[in-house]
Amino acid sequence: MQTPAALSPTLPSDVDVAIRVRGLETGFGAQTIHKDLDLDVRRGEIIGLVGGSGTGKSVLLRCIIGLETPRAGTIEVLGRDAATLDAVEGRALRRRWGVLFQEGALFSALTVAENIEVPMREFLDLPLDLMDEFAKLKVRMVGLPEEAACKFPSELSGGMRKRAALARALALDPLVLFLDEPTAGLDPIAAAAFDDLVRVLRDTLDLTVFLITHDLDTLHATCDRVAVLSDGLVIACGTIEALREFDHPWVQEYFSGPRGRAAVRSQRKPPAQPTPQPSKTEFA
Ligand SMILES: Nc1ncnc2c1ncn2[C@@H]1O[C@H](COP(=O)(O)OP(=O)(O)OP(=O)(O)O)[C@@H](O)[C@H]1O
Repeated sequence: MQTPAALSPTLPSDVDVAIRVRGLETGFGAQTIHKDLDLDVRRGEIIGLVGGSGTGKSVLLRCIIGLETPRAGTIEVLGRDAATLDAVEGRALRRRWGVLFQEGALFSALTVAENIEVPMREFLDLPLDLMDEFAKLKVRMVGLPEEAACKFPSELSGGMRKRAALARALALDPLVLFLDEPTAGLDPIAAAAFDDLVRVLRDTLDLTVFLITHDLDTLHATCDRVAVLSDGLVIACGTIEALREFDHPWVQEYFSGPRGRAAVRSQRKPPAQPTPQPSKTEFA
């Protein structure tokens, strides 16, 4: 099927990209997951990655952040290909992104502040009291009360845990934020509040956000463009409006089926409590 130019997964060479994937091939044993996959993510955009279950969304994310080794192809993040970097350069690059994994994955034996300090301990050499101060700033930044810093994950609601995990992903002031199913398991109000927070953070901190989700409301509420993964590659990437015009069975079913139409109709309302607007200087 021919992809229209407006839905090409690659962008013109003069566009400032944060992530560039070319000719990616991945697999496990006899199973091929991606084959000749290309994708560009513009600096400063929120891009959503969708696709049927098992199409390889998480594997793609894991390749981009270096947790899986591709069989072929190149991946550049912020203009650097981690595969060509030495250990010191690779570490410097890894510092520039934050990741919120599917399950949130906070350490249950650590408080929220201690969780946020884990990447600080790994990458920065800071005195403890300064790390505590930074951790509190991150807690406030994601709209949690400062008291949440000394709580354990089990003492928080699901929505608060997601925010705490987001605070940890932001610990090192990343340029790129990877979110894997960030609203999974949240009620619609908490999910809408989280969507709102992601947009506010992107706008405030000039982040590039790479977001995997099955949540159509999240796609509508947050994403500038959406990339569709099918048959091992990105078959289309563009605005939801443009994708709705794309004559592909899965894309049509996804965006123009009953749930897709409902998401358009019900565009989630912002939360009753406004999300705190973090200032850039607060996190400088
Ligand atoms: N470490 C691994 N070893 C072997 N197979 C794997 C591994 N990780 C993922 N896979 C396989 O790769 C395929 C893609 O998995 P992935 O988790 O990326 O799918 P997904 O699109 O994120 O799915 P979902 O939407 O259900 O989360 C699946 O068939 C999965 O079983």
